[in-house]
Amino acid sequence: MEATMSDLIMAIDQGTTSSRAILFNLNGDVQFSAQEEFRQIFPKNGWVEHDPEDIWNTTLSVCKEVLSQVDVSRVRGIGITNQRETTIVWDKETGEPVCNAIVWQDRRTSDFCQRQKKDGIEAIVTRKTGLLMDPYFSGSKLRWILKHVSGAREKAEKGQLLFGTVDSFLLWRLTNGTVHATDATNASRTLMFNISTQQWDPELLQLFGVPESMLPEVRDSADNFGTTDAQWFDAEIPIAGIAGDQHAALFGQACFEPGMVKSTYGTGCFMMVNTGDSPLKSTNKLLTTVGYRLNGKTTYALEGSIFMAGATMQWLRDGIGLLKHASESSSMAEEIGQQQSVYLVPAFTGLGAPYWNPDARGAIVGMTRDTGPSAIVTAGLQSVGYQTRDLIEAMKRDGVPALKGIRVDGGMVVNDWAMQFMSDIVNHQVDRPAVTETTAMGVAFLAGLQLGLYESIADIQHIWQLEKTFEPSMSTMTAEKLYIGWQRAVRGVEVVSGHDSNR
Ligand SMILES: Nc1ncnc2c1ncn2[C@@H]1O[C@H](COP(=O)(O)OP(=O)(O)O)[C@@H](O)[C@H]1O
Ligand SMILES: O=P(O)(O)OC[C@H](O)CO
Repeated sequence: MEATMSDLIMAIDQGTTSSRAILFNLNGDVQFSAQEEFRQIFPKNGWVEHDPEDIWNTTLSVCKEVLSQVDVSRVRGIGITNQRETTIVWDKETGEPVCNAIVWQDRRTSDFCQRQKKDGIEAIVTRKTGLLMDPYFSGSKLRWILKHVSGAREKAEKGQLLFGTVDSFLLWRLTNGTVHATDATNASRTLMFNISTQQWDPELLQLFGVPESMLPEVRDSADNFGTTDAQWFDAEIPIAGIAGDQHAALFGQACFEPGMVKSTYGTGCFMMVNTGDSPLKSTNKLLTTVGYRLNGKTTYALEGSIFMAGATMQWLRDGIGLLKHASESSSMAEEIGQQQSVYLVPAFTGLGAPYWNPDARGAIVGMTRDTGPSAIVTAGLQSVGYQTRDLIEAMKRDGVPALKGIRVDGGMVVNDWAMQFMSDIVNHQVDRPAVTETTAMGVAFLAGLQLGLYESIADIQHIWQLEKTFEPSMSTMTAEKLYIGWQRAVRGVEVVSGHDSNR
């Protein structure tokens, strides 16, 4: 397809709290965007659900809104990126979901996962999928639906039900029930996909009691996923790229070489490092995952997730009222400086990588009589740097090829103080790109590649532009002293929780 100056690509970014559509030109500039939040449903302690119709309606609505701004014939293709792991089951004939989507944050299958750990099954699961036996991933959520939704198992056995992560569900609806597919990155988060063979794994399907007929076909991240049914946008637009949101961000940050890292700081933090063409097994509780798959060739990545990044600032603002806007945190931190003794361990919902301690709870330690709001807010910003260092240390211990700086994105990276502290404590360069909509941009690039609007990933490498670099300037001795204080604070939290994460 010949590329022209007026060409546009629409990225659908279906996230945990909102659905967004963004129109990009081929230079990666945002032309129009629209966003709609939707309902979070908490039926019981630890349960988190979305109504799939809310996901669909908000997605459709934001797409229509941006498309109304342009001549639709300029939109050459669509890419879909999405909250990962969230599990939907729907009827093949009617397209009706059998129950609400079980969201990645939902912990209802903890007991099942714990039992598998005890029975020693986790080692097999980790070897095949690169993941952990944890309720976070789709497998145990799908098992739960088949077990608890009335009639679901019988229908599934008869081939009447389909499973999908959010990308698959949207694809099915957009193509009016003609395409049931996903991409390798989304498949790699289900606990049912063997990342070495790139196939659904019969042994894992048996473990979760899942009939193979329910599963979507797994395609490349840049692939032909069909076209939108004309009833939605008055046009049959090719859907040419799909990737889970963190994987799309890796692509949008042009992390195409082993050792290149992207780290996204929104509510939580998701860090991913490109590890090249063979899966690197973590011995430090990082996840091995598919970075992206192009022309049948898989590029692997290691991932570490932190549950609380920007959310710590939200707690400081809304939970205990120490500031009115997250942006006030920079001046409060300027006042306190980097070398303070207060540590905030934001283990409000447990600790993620590399600890994976669900029982840990938050703490503020090291306070003195003169500790005030600014010191605690500063400790909140610093906790993000310290947790990033935890992930980087784990990646190094896992033998990741030489790290080549950290490319950051997400709502929190506007905070220069936090970015400088991160660079200092991690002792690595931190690069902030000009366009921080990297998730949506990544999937737009994938679609553009498939459509021939870009010749190769080299084109994309040239589009990525740096806005600001943060260089480490703290002495190594000071950084080490501060980091040791953090490790002690985390240790304290772990001891209190009575759960040894075996770090
Ligand atoms: N100046 C700032 N300093 C620190 N944190 C900030 C700042 N501005 C926004 N944030 C944090 O960034 C987060 C929003 O980022 P965003 O990428 O939109 O999150 P998500 O996509 O997870 O909803 C919020 O948690 C907010 O507290
Ligand atoms: O929708 P986000 O940005 O919160 O991302 C969610 C992740 O994909 C969950 O693994």
